[in-house]
Amino acid sequence: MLRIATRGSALALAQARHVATLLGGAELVEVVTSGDRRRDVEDKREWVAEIESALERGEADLAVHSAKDVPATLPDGFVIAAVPPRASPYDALCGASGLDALDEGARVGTSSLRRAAALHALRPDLDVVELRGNVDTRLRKLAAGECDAAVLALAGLERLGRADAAGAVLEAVVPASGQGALLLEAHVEAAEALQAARTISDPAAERTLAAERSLVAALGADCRTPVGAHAREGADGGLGLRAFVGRVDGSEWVIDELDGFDDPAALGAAVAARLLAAGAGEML
Ligand SMILES: NCc1[nH]cc(CCC(=O)O)c1CC(=O)O
Repeated sequence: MLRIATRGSALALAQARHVATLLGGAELVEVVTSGDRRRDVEDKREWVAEIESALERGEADLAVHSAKDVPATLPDGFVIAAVPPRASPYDALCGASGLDALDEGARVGTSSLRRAAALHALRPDLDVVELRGNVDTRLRKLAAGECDAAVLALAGLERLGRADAAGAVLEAVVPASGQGALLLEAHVEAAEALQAARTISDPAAERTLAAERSLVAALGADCRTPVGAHAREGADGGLGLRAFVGRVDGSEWVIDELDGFDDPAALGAAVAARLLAAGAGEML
């Protein structure tokens, strides 16, 4: 039986169980990462490094990550083994039926710079307040009145059976690269795991994720930079990518989009070049 390395949060376990089901059964190996131990995670490596060590030591065969939490380049020796069919990439607004429904100066909770930049760009009057912790903690703080509304990933709410908490889907906010997608990682020599993972990979999810990750890599962005990237496969099979870079205070932003590409990496690089030409470099 394949062994899946996963973080121990409720969301990570739900995702790992989902993948185990897709694979027809797998054993879960829980790994505590430095991201789980710290309050202020500055580097996405903190979510994945200990999990990669477990793969390297042969304690697990596959890792299941939220694609959003995985750095744009994997360390030598590790590969993307699969990207299962993707859930919604969008952010949800909890605690209100839409941004228009929020009072002037309402306190909206998030600790994401991308979400703060987008909220300020759309509604300069909003008071964006720190809201940390896992999904349940953030919903609890919202219910306790620490903020009037909060922005969370719709996919995370759905995976925890809390989609009822979403008052609106924020389609105007460009999602984070990888949001709503799962990324299965393996050691390049784990032939059996790689072969099993292939069977549950979705070509459209692989291609959209590759385009988004290539944009983030080209911009040199990470989780401390306000960058959004959302790729879609058109009906004709062509790939499109929409991306956002903005200042956290909402004073400046650029948003751009290209369609009709065949090669995901070329699409990510092309959109990144346009953003940089429009001044994104100074905002990063
Ligand atoms: N940063 C934490 C994180 N990583 C992945 C998700 C949600 C699931 C997903 O985006 O696939 C979340 C929670 C959130 O952003 O609200």
